[in-house]
This record gives sequence, C-alpha cells and structure tokens, in this order.
Amino acid sequence: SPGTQVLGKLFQGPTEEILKRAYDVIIVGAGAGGGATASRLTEDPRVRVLLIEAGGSDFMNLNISVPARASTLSRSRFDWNFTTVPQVGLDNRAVLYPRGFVLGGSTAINQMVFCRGTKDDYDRWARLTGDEGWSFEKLAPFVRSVDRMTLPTDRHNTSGQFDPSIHHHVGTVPISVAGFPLPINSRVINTTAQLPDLFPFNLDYNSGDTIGIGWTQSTIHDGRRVTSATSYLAEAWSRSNLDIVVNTRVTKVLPVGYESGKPVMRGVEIAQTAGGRTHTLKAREEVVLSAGSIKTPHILLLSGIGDASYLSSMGIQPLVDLPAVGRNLHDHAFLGNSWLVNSNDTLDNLRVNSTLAAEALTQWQANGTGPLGIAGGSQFGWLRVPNASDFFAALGVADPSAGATSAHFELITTDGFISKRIAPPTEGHFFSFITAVISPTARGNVTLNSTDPFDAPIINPNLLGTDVDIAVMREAVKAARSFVAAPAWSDYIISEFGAFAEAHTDEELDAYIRNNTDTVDHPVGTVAMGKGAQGALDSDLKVKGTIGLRVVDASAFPFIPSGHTQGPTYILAERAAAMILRDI
Ligand SMILES: Cc1cc2nc3c(=O)[nH]c(=O)nc-3n(C[C@H](O)[C@H](O)[C@H](O)COP(=O)(O)OP(=O)(O)OC[C@H]3O[C@@H](n4cnc5c(N)ncnc54)[C@H](O)[C@@H]3O)c2cc1C
Repeated sequence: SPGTQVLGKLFQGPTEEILKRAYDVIIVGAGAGGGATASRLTEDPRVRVLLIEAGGSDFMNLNISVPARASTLSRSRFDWNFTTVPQVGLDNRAVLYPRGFVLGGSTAINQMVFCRGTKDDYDRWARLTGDEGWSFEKLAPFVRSVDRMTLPTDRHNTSGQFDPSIHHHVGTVPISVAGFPLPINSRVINTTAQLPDLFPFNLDYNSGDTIGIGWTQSTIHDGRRVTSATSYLAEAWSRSNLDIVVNTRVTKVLPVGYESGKPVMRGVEIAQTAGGRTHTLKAREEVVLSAGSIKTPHILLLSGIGDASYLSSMGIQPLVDLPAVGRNLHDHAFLGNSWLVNSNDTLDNLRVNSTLAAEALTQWQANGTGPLGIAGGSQFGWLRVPNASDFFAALGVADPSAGATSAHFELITTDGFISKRIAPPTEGHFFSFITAVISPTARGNVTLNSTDPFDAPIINPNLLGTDVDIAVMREAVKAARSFVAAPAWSDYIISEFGAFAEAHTDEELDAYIRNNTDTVDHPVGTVAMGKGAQGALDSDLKVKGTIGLRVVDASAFPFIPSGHTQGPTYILAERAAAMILRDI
C-alpha cells in the first residue's frame, strides 16, 4: 500500500500520518540544496521539517555508490530523463539533460568533483545582490561547515596534492583526492613544471583562486560516492523532528491567505502519479523549493508565479508577475577530446575487459580500493584565455569571468576515452581532456510544455549560443593541444583521435566543437537572486512578491560559479538554513 514506512522517518508515500502532522517547514526536493537545508534546520529540535522527494529511496544502489559507475546513471531510473530543445550552438542537436531522481538528487548521479567556487565568483554575487553576506569572506563560516578533507582510499601520502591549511575537519561532506594512482598523474604534474607560464601548478583550487593545474578533490570517501543523502541526511536520519517522504511530487505551491497584499505561499499540492489523487499540505512557517534549476522554475510557473502575460497565454492564472522565473538558464559546455596513446594500461581496459572489471568490483567490494573507487581522472585545471581583455574586446564584450581568480575554461584529464557524442571504440588506449566553457555568456530558459505537472518543461540551456562561448571553447581545445605537446608526453601520445584529428583551422575547430559539444550538467540561474527585474529572489532567497516561500538550490545563483556546482549549492544552503532559523 502507498505510504509504508520502511525505515526511521522515511515514508515511501504520503501516509495519513504525514498528511495529519503539522510541519514548520516543508522542503521540496532532497538534492544538494534540500538535503543540506533539512539537515541544518532539524539540528534545532523545535523545528519540525517535512522533506518531499519525487524520486525513490534507493540511494545506496551499487551503481550510485561505485564512483566509476557514474556514467551509467544518466538515462537510468535515477534520472529525470530530460532532453533539451535543439541547441542552435550545437548544430541544432538536442542533448540529454540528466538530473537526479532519488534521495540525494543530482549529488547521487554526478561526477563527484568538489569545488567551493572562487573569491571573485562570490564577490560578484555580493555586488549583484547588494548583500555582503554572499561575499567570499563572509561566507567562510558556511564553507567551513560543508567539506571535510579525508584520507584517500589507498592512504597514500598526499603532501603536495592539496593545502591542508585551508581544509577543516568539521564539515559534513567528506571529500578526498583520488585513492588510486594513474600512470598519467606524473606526466600531468611534470607538464606544469615544463610549461609553467601556460599551465602553472595550483596546490589547491579550493583556496578561492582556481587558476592552474592541480589534484581533483571529490565527494568520495573510502572509495564510495558521498551524496547529500549519505552526508547531510545521514546526520539527521534519527531526528524525530524530520520526516522524509519519497515517490511524491510537489505539483504546485499554493497560497493559504494574503498578508499586506502578498500571497502567503505556505501550501503545497502533492501527487504520486499524473492525473492521480492530490493532497494539500500546509507549512506553519515556510515552504522551501529545492527542486533544482529545472524543476523549481517549473513548479513556480505552474503555480502562477512568473511572467504574467506568458502565464495567461498558457492558460494559467497569474498570481505574482515575476518575469525572471525560468530565465537566465546557463550551464557549462562539455567537449571530450581524445588521443591514442602508447600504453596498454589505461582505464579503457575496464570497459572492454569484463574479467578485469569483475576483479575490480571484487576489490572495491572488499575495501573500496582499486580503479572503481575513483572517477575517470585525478587532476584538472582552470585557466584564463591569454590576454583576456584584448581577447574579449575583439569579440565586443567585457570579460565574462567574475575576476582574476575565476577561469574562462577548464581542462579535465581522463585516463581513457571520453565523449558524450560518440560510442567508445572497442579497441585502443586513450588519454582525453574534457574541455569546458566555465564563464559562459549565453543564456537560455525553462518554459512550459503544458500545464500538466507530470510533463517535462521545455529546456533550453543555449549551449555555445554566442560567438564568445565558442571562441572560448576553441581556446580550450588549443590549450589542451599545447598541454600534450610538452616533453612529458612525447613517448606517450601517438595521435589525436577521430574528428578531433581533422580539426585544425578555426573554421574546422568550430565545426568539430559544435558537432561534439554537450553539457557538463551544471544548469543554474533560473530563479536567480538579484535586484530589480533581473532577480526573482531577494538576497535572502525569498521569492519576490510572496510571503513564506524561499528557493534554496542552484536555480538561485545569479551567475554560474567558475567551478562545479554541488559545492556552491551546499554553501548556499548552509547560509539559507541560518537565515531560515533566524527568521522563524
Ligand atoms: C550527470 C551530472 C554530473 C554532475 N557532475 C558534477 C560534479 O562532478 N561536480 C559538481 O560539483 N556538480 C556536478 N553536477 C551538478 C550538481 O550535482 C548540481 O549542481 C547540484 O546537485 C544541484 O543541487 P540542487 O539542489 O539545485 O538540485 P538537485 O541536486 O538536482 O536536487 C533536486 C531534487 O529535487 C527533486 N525534485 C524535483 N522536482 C520535484 C518535485 N516536483 N517534487 C519533489 N521533489 C522534486 C529531484 O528529484 C532532486 O532530488 C552534476 C550533475 C549531473 C546531473
């Protein structure tokens, strides 16, 4: 029957108990933002919280826990299975747009890279919102609450791989550098010594300054993936003031009255199936939307909060005219570039040799060690285009990065073949660089397909949608080529592989880029904080024109951080929880 309680305060559906109980705060979505907020709020035993998750509770599934299996999670039952509209910048190709659909949200299906974000990223948020509290300096206590550096799974000596002085031992999310050595690691580090002007070594990109090449820190602990469910929610699991209900979607937020002419949005409508039975729940204090950058604006639009004339044209009665809802969608663009290498010892072996893969699984199951306990590479880098001001002036724009500590593009090493566009070859050994545009200028949107909440919205991240973004991707590919031209690679790299090998002139490069680029899966900004009409949220994350409704997820970012987005979402949620506890 629906609503069987399986474990602690975890409910498989909306039971009578849930429907009857009074909650101070109802949180929608158990991903990075929702999981962290639920955990911090329930540290105060007086605050009773209900966390509602659309996906299931199988967050300890083997494919989720084994880091090397991350790429199997897109298009699985743990994914919302969204697709974008055809992308003009990608030769009108539509691309898959994975989002986590399980306790932990996208932290349960992501690639586990952990970035805090840069000083300039947060200082730009502070300037834009007029709230110093978002500056890098003021956020420091919240950053401290998030991550905790732990020993790598193989317990190797990590000196020179991160800066211990900027890491703390109190955070909720354990992170580590890779716990399995790759033969390419020394070549990457040697390159930073051989070409220090182009590729300086950065001891720790989580210092607030990402620029340079260094060792990746990941949300992996003892070889297992760490999610918001295994970290934040695990800490809160036994608290009697937290209930979690899964397999349940919030279809709308509802007004429960009006105060000072504003709707008091403390109601939520829930359902388990399209056209199925709906229920209404009411929070005593606040509803917090943490459904992520695609579903949070979707829920708001369905609730009548958005551009009033657009909503009317869709047959939805506008409740609050807030044109910023659903706009400003932006994301990092992803391109896999591979080289054939002079080695038979790469992670490609795990893909093509089932005996080896089975042995690796046995090893991982014994103690989390071995190649399954890491993601595809152990090092990466964050770089600015050379002579940035001239480069962007020639394109007619201001530098789109937040400042000198923020990158324009990223290079991610991979010890094997990588592409989101073409199937991996059945033979050969590879080294790859993922090149990514990190401070994009293109903006897209999330709009409605229909008024059925079980229909996916229309998603347009506008990947490589401007000349600037494609020019930056071109620079990234050129930088990747310069990197492997260092002496460190002379006995290793054999040749570029596939269409990459044919792309030399800028025109050829652009064609190759447009035909092969995809998403890094970092959508943000669709219900952004900001002043005036640009912002859907005040700087305290409250939805403008409403009472009792906040957004705590990556949709609140006014600008994408020049790093991966789970860390900044946790950091935002830490501050949000402090604000909510102050206000209720
Ligand atoms: C494939 C992939 C790879 C990535 N790789 C990295 C990486 O390596 N490093 C990194 O830092 N970031 C990475 N990210 C991004 C990162 O995981 C996200 O930025 C982060 O999880 C965003 O947190 P969020 O709270 O905004 O949304 P999410 O974590 O997506 O959480 C939203 C939650 O809300 C639930 N939900 C949605 N709608 C409803 C509804 N109507 N009712 C109830 N519940 C609902 C969802 O099921 C989900 O659980 C990746 C993401 C993906 C998908």
